[in-house]
Parts: sequence; C-alpha cells; structure tokens
Amino acid sequence: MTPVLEARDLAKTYDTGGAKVFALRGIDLSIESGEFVAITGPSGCGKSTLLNLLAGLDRPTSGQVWLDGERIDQLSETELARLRRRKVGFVFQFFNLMPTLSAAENVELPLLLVGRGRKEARRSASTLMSDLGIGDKQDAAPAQLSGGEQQRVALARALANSPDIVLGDEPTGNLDSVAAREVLTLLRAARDRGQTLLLVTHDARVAAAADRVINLRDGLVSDQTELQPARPVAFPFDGDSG
Ligand SMILES: Nc1ncnc2c1ncn2[C@@H]1O[C@H](COP(=O)(O)OP(=O)(O)OP(=O)(O)O)[C@@H](O)[C@H]1O
Repeated sequence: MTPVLEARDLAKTYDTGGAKVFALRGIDLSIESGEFVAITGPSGCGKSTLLNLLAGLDRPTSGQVWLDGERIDQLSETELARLRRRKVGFVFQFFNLMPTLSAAENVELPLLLVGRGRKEARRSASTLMSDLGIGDKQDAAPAQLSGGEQQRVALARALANSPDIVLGDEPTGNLDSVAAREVLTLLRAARDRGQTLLLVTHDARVAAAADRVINLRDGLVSDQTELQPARPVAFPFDGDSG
C-alpha cells in the first residue's frame, strides 16, 4: 500500500545569522491511510518543524516529503496551496484564526474556498461547532473567545472539508478535560471515517488514543510504539473528574 504521507531522510537546519540549529537531522517515516499517529518528544526536539514540513508549510533543507504518492517539497507555493486546500486540514499551535471574521465564518472559509455553497458551509460549520461544544459561539469574533474556544474553532476549520489528512500541533494544549474529551471524540470519529491523523502532542491521553506513537529526540526518531489495535475502547478520559 502507498503511504499517504512519507518523509525520506528529512532534514531542516535554521540559519540564524551564524548559529545553525539542526532542528531535524534525517527523519524517515511513513504514515498509512487511516492511521492515527501521535508525535511526542521534549520541547525543541523538532515536532512542529516536522509537522510544518509534512504539511508543505515550510521547505526542508534536504530530504523529501511525499503526500498521496506525490513529491511535494519541490512544488511551487501555488501548487502547495492548492494541494493543502484539497487534502490537508491543519490545526496550528497558535490557531491562526482570521481576526476580522466571526468564529463560524472562519470554519466556513475552507468550504467556500473549494466552491461549496454558503448554505452548506453554514450548516457544516454549525454542526461541527456544536459537536465541539462551541455551538453558541458562532457569531463571536476570535478575540472574544478563550484560548480553548479558539482552539476548537481552529479544529472545526481543519475538519470542515473532511480532508484526507488532519495535521495538528497540540490540538488539546489549551483545553480542560471536558473540552479535550470533545476534541478527541471528534478526532477519533474522523479517524473512524478513514481520515488520517498526525498530531503533535504533550498530552498522554491523546497519545494513548493513537494507533502509533512516534517519539522524537534531537531531530531524530528515537523510537516508535504501535499501540494494540484491539485494545479496549475505554476512553482515555474516562474517570476524569473534569
Ligand atoms: N524559525 C526558526 N528559526 C530558528 N530556529 C528555529 C525556528 N523554528 C524552530 N527553531 C528551532 O528548531 C528547534 C526545533 O523547534 P520545534 O519548534 O520544531 O520544536 P518542538 O519539538 O515543536 O518544540 P515545542 O514542544 O517546544 O513546541 C528548536 O531548537 C527551535 O529553537
């Protein structure tokens, strides 16, 4: 089977005027369609850099990125933007919501960009936001929302198009356990529909819900753990008081 996402000997060096930072030093990884993969590792080990390269948001210093059988690290900005719009949903660490649009309009945007009608976009945004516990925040501006609410708007936006691949940088980073449970439920539902998930996380409960955990250290894959596919479906948040 062709992997849906692949990194081949991927390296990224940041040159900050004299001092070089070797953020990634030769990453090989292969994500199958429909997999839920968590990326973990200490601060500064290269997780966000890896995610940005896999999403085509930044370019590697060397090595290759393949998305759905197509090499993407050499595509033009226009081609990359088109590809991302069609295939990738991305939840940024700092959300990147459009400040002048309402929460619902932020979620509708990717649907409108691929030519869906306004009514359909509005309906999908409303359903997704309700599922994430922010149905009453549709008309709010991003600046009127808490960090956790903004994060869920960003997630709704990433899922709106039903993209083949959902990439997320700390998607539960700002959430209390009730909101984190709603986010994880939605992510798992996306996986159950066949979408591929690759999430950078410090949250052990998100990692526990994944099919595979890839651990990075100093810009390299230090180990990978396949979690039992037949493990009990007990929800990692069950037993939480929050
Ligand atoms: N734009 C940049 N310019 C220079 N150095 C950078 C840049 N972005 C990241 N780095 C450096 O590259 C290394 C990897 O950073 P990265 O953000 O990928 O780590 P991370 O594992 O995601 O960290 P965290 O868990 O703290 O978010 C770090 O040493 C960081 O300081």
